[in-house]
Amino acid sequence: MKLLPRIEAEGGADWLARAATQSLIDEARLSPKPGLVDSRGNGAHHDLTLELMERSAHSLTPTFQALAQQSWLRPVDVALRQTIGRLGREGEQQMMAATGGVNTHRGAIWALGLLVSAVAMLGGSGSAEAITATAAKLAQLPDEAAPKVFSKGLRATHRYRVPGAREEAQQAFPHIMRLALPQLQQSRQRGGSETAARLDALMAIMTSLSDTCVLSRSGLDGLETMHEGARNVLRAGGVGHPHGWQALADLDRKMLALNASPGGAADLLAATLFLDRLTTPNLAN
Ligand SMILES: CC(C)(COP(=O)(O)OP(=O)(O)OC[C@H]1O[C@@H](n2cnc3c(N)ncnc32)[C@H](O[C@H]2O[C@H](COP(=O)(O)OP(=O)(O)OP(=O)(O)O)[C@@H](O)[C@H]2O)[C@@H]1O)[C@@H](O)C(=O)NCCC(=O)NCCS
Ligand SMILES: Nc1ncnc2[nH]cnc12
Repeated sequence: MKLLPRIEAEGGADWLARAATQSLIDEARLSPKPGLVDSRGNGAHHDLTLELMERSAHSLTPTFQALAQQSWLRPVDVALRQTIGRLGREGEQQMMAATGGVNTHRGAIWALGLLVSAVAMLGGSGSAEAITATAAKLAQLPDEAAPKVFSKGLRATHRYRVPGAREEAQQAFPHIMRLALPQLQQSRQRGGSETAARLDALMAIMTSLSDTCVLSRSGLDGLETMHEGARNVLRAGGVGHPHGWQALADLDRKMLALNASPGGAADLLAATLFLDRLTTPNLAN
């Protein structure tokens, strides 16, 4: 029997919020990730730990829930964009309160927040294409209430004339749709472990993302090292292949030496795992 929209919204919003949080936790625990926090340690970060990343992920569940509730079956318009912007900024404050002022998940709140809203706008279902296209429409709308901050990300996109987190969403998440999700499927079909498939999906994102975290920390040298190193892993047959595993270890060493950390790629991996979860719901528990 079909539930009334209000009841669907409440149950659906709760499910979506838990799925988004779990995707953040799965990303954080996945190991070994070059330069990033993982189950082994802090990567290139002095102010982050796995425990902090997990605390941050849990602090965001109410934000994801509110985003889903407010977006349920709503059309794309400026009023919804402003609501989403306000809830996203409140989420950033929740994250900062939970982490004692450390930025753990700003980019993830943006990407996952838009995707959670988009699924809710579609009534709790939809293909990955429909969800990312809807999220892109939201991201393209102006949010007049947004404070005019010249962030690290904006500074990097201007200095190096590359797209950043904003453009990734406005273009319907090409690094998820064209690279990460297909790679995840392909590596799973090859029959390796789920960990290897997820690391391969991260590598696929890292082959081409202009990650403003990497650019801010280590400039074009860092970005080129990341692109080339991730390509080497995939060319060698992926993380599940001994040569791919070796290439991953090389990339990890190089990223650490450059103090480079692909935080943007990590956020997009979490968003990939979220979209993947929508098609395999038993993973969300
Ligand atoms: C649109 C916003 C995302 C703001 O973007 P902007 O580029 O202006 O601002 P930043 O503050 O720099 O945040 C962007 C974060 O996005 C991630 N990212 C980077 N490159 C890309 C990319 N090409 N595609 C997608 N995503 C990308 C990345 O997030 C991760 O890194 C964070 C850590 O970064 P940082 O603080 O620089 O940390 P460190 O290097 O460790 O610093 P130091 O130790 O050196 O000091 C971490 O949070 C990861 O998540 C970028 O940081 C958006 O925030 C916005 O406009 N929000 C307004 C609210 C809104 O409208 N929300 C709607 C949806 S809820
Ligand atoms: N695992 C991770 N390590 C460092 N920064 C991140 N931002 C998002 N996920 C991250």
